[in-house]
Amino acid sequence: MASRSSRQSYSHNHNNGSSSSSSSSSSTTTSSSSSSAPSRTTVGHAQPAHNNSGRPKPPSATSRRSVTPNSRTQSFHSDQEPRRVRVAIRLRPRNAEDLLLDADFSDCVELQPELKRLKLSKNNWSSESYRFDEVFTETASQKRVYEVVAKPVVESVLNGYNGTVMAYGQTGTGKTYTVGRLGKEDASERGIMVRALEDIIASTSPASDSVEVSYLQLYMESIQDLLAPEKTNIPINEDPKTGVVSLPGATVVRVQDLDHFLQLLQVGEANRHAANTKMNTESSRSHAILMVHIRRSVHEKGNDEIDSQEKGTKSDLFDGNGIPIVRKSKLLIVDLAGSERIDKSGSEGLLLEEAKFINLSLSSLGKCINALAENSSHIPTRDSKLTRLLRDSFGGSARTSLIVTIGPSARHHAETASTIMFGQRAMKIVNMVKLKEEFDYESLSRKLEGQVDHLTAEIERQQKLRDDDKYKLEKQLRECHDSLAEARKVLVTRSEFLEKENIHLETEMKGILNELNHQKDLNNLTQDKVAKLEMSLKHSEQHQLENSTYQKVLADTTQMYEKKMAELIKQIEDERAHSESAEEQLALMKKLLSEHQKSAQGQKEIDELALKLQEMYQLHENTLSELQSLKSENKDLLLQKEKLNEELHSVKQRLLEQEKQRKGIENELIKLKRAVPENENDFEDKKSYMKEELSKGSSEFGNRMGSYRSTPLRENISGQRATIAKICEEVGLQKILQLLTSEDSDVQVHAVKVVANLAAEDINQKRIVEEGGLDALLMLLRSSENTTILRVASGAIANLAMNEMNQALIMDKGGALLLAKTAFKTDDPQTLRMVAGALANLCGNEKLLTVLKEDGGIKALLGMVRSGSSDVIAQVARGLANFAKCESRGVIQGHRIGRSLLIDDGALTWLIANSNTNSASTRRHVELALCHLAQNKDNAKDIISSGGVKVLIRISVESSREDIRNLAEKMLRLNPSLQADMHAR
Ligand SMILES: Nc1ncnc2c1ncn2[C@@H]1O[C@H](COP(=O)(O)OP(=O)(O)OP(=O)(O)O)[C@@H](O)[C@H]1O
Repeated sequence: MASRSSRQSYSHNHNNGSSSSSSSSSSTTTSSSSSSAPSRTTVGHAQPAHNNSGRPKPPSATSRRSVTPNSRTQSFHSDQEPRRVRVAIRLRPRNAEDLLLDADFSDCVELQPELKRLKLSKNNWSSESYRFDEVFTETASQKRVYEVVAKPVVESVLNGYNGTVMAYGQTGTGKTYTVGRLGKEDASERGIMVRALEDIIASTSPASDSVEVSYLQLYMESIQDLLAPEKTNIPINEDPKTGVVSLPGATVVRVQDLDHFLQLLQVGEANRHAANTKMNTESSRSHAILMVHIRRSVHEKGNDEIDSQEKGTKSDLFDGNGIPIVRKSKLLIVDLAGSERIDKSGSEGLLLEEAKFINLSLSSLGKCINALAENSSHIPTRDSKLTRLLRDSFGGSARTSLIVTIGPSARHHAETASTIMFGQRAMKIVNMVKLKEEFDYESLSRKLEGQVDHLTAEIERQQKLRDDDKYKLEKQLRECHDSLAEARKVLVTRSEFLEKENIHLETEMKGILNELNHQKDLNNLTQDKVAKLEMSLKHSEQHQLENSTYQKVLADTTQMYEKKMAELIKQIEDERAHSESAEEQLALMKKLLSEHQKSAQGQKEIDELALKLQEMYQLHENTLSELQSLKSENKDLLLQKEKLNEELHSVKQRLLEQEKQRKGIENELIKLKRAVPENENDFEDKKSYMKEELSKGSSEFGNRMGSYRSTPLRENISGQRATIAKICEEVGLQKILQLLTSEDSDVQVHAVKVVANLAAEDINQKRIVEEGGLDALLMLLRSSENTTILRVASGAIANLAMNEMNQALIMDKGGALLLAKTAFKTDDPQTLRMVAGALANLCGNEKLLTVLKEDGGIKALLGMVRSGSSDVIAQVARGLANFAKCESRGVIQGHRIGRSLLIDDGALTWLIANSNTNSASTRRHVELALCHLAQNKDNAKDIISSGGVKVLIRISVESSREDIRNLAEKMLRLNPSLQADMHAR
């Protein structure tokens, strides 16, 4: 519920250009429909953009500050339009009790879904019509109800707005069915809670979003946790600054998936059942509340949105990634306790106490709704825990849908009417929704820490890789060194060997040369020895060549290894430099992180200062507004005082007049007493005096009747009845009844209208009958020729005939005979409708059937169809259906035998001829009448001969009502003669 100051703030904001989209209309009409737009009321949001003085408020001191007016607020502006509370009505199908107890089959409601209208009938001659945002018939599916009523709210919650879906209605009309049904066996049966979570889970990501639920019940002003039933009397916390309502003591569970949520709901349901069993009560006696908290990461603020001061550092840091933003929203799904009246439920003891608490919470909800709908300056949210709990979810900054459930039975007319009025008032409430978006510093910090951890691990990994590489390179280097030393060693050994060989060869050569010289000298050394020596020389040269090639290879290898070593050494030095720069970068990042944390801390301090400033500012504003309201209260008080003085004066005047009247009546009484034993002349005098008095009274009625007739009808049904009740109180019922015998037909007309209006209220009927009203009305039927008098008197008798106790009396006094005569003596369709309605009501009493037929009631009913009026024909069909049902009940219970009394009078033929009529109401009654006639085996012959079997087969397939289809099918199946005829076809 929105607070007073926030509403004023919104009005200012709204007047300054917010566009409006509300276009509802609701209306009430009597007899004929009309419509008019309801007074539009705007209420405030919990975080108004302006204060009472119209100046802009300082920015909120929470982290929400970052949604700057220049960027974000403007883009959400179109979302901040006022939204009216949407109200849908859902009619529950007839249950076994309705079918058993509603003998006349008349429903008190008629739906016109295509017009989004509902017609509520009080009796045969008056109905009121109301318009809703949606009207669901008894065949509406759970899916459609969810999609029309709750899905838009769920979508809005997913976009960051708070939302509420609430079910209101009398016990047993389908609130829990609509809201809390689990649909374990059949998913199409799932109610709003399950479907809402299904959509929420599908639209959120477990990685970045969170969905948490609490499930509670409010019983006798104590909040109990349905997920941890040991927690009772949980306190409600209302944040004085933000207006946000929370329950810090309640269990909050993070939902993983739909199965998990279904388990939670089942646990809640079991705990609710256990708690209620322990308290010896029923589910309908507590309010069940499901709270869903959604936290969504929507997107990240881009670099261009980061202010320039931050940009230099952060742009490097995030490399294009922005600051995360979260939207927090709350969805409330409420299954309210039954709204029946204490007096009617006849509760005692604990049940009475429960009923009082339910009454307290629902009536305080009703008061808040009235206050919000009337744009009152004070919303009494503190009167009950229910309204405190709903403070930020209904009529405030939340999007709200209300589903109003009703039953069809006329027995609960009063509760249904008050439920409908509750819905009508709620339709006038307009909410101002508000987006709650915050920078997610927590997740930013988490993200940065994650990045640092990741980088640190990466650097460590690279360091390790580098260490491994270094180790490998060093090993290779060592191996190179070893190979080189080995090669050098081999080279030295080889060189030494070659040198030795050289020396040896040189020595040998020298010896050979010497020998040659010696041989030359000797002149003839053999050719073979010379060639051998030459070969030896060649071989030695070859060795020398090889030796020099090998020395070159060794030099190349050495050079290559030295080059490779130089490269490895350079690589090691590069890695070292790289590692040093990575360490420097890590140090820089750590520094930046600590700077960022410091700056977040600084921001927090600024926020706190801003908060304090805002508090002081608010205090100042509050003092000003209190001063203002004190002044205006003072002014109001003065005005009230003046008004009271005037009223006091007029009350005194009225008292004087009443005193005068009282004295006159007392005198009259004394005269009357004297008149009783006296002679005929005295009696005549007395009578004429009374007539005079009553005619005075009647002109007074005339004036009053005229005055209320001139006011718009749709506003004044109850006002009219109140006026009539007042007249009755002031003038006395006796006097009004005496006026029915007036010789002045105008006086009679006024009087009979007053009596008919009184007879429309259950509480007056007994008194009217006891004080002779029934006799007087029957007398009018007998003697009057005036069409208006006949019509209104018949209507009054029809109302009295709704009551079982009066039905026998009416019959005893010859009422049926008189109604039958009236039916034949007039052709006025309105009069015929009333007469038919009265006879139809009498047809619903099993004990009276025979007399009713003997007095010509059935013939009269059938005779009235000559008028051709669909309303008259509908009443005729209703009467025949009542009659047939009572007969079939008698047959089942064994105290009625023989064919139906209806058949002789031609009713069966008429029913068969009209079984295909276009009027839905007439057709339904005709179908029911035929089904009940088929229940009696003694009627089978007549049904078969008049072609009724074919009609029954058609009803069993085509009737618009499932229960009638089943009944027809059952009758055909259980009645062997009908069966045989059916198979013979
Ligand atoms: N639209 C519907 N279609 C079929 N059955 C329904 C429908 N609405 C209600 N019912 C049935 O009517 C019965 C009463 O419904 P439900 O318990 O939902 O009423 P309620 O208003 O929540 O009552 P209470 O206030 O006592 O908790 C249940 O058996 C339910 O299955």
